[in-house]
Amino acid sequence: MTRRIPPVPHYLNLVDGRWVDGERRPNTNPARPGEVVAEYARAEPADVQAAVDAAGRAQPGWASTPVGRRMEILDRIGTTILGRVEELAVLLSREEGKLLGEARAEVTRAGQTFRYYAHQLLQPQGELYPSTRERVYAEVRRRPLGVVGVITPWNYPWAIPAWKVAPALAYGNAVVLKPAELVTASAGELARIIAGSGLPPGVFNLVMGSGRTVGEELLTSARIDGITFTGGTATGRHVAQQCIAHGNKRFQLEMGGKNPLVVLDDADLSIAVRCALDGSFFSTGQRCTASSRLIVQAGVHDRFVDALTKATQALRVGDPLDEHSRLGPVASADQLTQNLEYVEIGRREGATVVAGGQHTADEGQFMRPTLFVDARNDMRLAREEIFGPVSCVIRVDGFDEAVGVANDTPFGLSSGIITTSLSAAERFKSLSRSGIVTVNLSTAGTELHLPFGGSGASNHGPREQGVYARDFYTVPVTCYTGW
Ligand SMILES: NC(=O)C1=CN([C@@H]2O[C@H](COP(=O)(O)OP(=O)(O)OC[C@H]3O[C@@H](n4cnc5c(N)ncnc54)[C@H](OP(=O)(O)O)[C@@H]3O)[C@@H](O)[C@H]2O)C=CC1
Ligand SMILES: O=C(O)CCC(=O)C(=O)O
Repeated sequence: MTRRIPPVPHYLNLVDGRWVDGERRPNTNPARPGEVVAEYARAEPADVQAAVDAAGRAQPGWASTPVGRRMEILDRIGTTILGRVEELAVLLSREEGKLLGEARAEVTRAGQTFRYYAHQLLQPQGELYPSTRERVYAEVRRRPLGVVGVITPWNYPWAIPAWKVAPALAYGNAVVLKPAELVTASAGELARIIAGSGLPPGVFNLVMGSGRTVGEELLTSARIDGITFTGGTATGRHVAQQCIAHGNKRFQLEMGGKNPLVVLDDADLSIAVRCALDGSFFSTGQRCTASSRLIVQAGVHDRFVDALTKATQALRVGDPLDEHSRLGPVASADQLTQNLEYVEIGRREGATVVAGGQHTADEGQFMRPTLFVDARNDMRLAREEIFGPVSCVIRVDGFDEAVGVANDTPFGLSSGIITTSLSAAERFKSLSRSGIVTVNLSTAGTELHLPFGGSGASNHGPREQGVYARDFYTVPVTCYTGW
């Protein structure tokens, strides 16, 4: 198949409404590492400070812009994204390696997220309370947090920036976005769309570059009021420390997961296999909601392992732009190395590989979906987030043991159960300690109007998405009025 390679676009930083150049760096295609997808300009620390200053100057005017105008702008951003889904999805797929179908769904979700928050602006924004005193009433209003630093990872280059930037703007904040360097073309396109939406200069700024330089500059800036972060747990902890040390900023952290999918003896086997396959391997396992621990009751264990092994081996790994592929490449060479190291760790710990376990012979960062059996929950394989297409089966005797194992993790983002028992499903929803619980569905695949977040090492701060997002991006103000 011959494929036309589009010309290489250049993406610049957006500071106070101006496009700012810098050291040019290439981003390559993980499916064809020799192919440059785009170039982007790295911001200097002075550019980051200029972006933060511009955001600080622009924010009060944006917060007092009539709601109708704010709605119009957010709606325009969403509509523009939705009108360009195919083109933006191809770019995302070439840049990050996401399957084209998954990329279309993600870009669509980003567009819908902007439109959702446009319409949230017509919802009630405060509460009225009676006072215990005579001729007094009380109300709780919300004012914007102020200037928000947004630090995002590479695995959802459209959805995650959208679900942070859209509510931040909707509720009257100004934003400085620092995307992961691996996905700066997607961020650059988002910035171009926002810049063309009629948003006043300085309200949205884009600064690209590494976490250690550009990200750190945001964390240490005293003029930022809050940081919203998604990424690894170690980085998240560092973000928290820096936010406290530099101005006691508000922070919101969405971090890793080691999500359990419980399969009970009474499960419908075809549903169990479909959910395990989706949760463990789709998006190349690069989801914080991925199911990386499959906790399976003894009576169904062998049949489940047999069926899942066959289904895993049948998954076609290949070019993410090929509609027949079921798994694209791993997003970065470092991530591929980490995945393969964990496969060796799992083997050394005594678990058995029944599918995959190695990268493919193809050019590019491709890895076969890897399934371990005979795993124990105290193995590193079962305790540490791998963030690749690697999953393991842990055998248990009954419901109580399954719940105990599911909850025995430092993380707590998502969990699922496959069962035909209503009673087991209801008990699992009450007993699971994660922030998202699914029944007869994959642990991944959340919806934009519902709260997203977890507990333990997975999360810190208020939930993201839906109306819950307002809790991070606004500050409650209690007003007492005498008359
Ligand atoms: N929960 C999730 O959704 C995600 C979890 N992960 C987990 O994290 C692991 C590592 O992936 P990685 O991409 O390195 O994730 P990181 O946590 O390192 O990166 C997330 C974001 O934080 C930035 N960053 C990194 N260091 C700093 C810093 N000192 N100050 C401010 N910002 C910083 C990164 O910038 P840049 O990358 O440009 O340097 C990126 O924009 C994965 O293997 C996976 O386990 C990763 C991505 C998403
Ligand atoms: O499962 C989802 O819908 C979102 C997953 C996600 O946000 C993540 O992996 O970072």
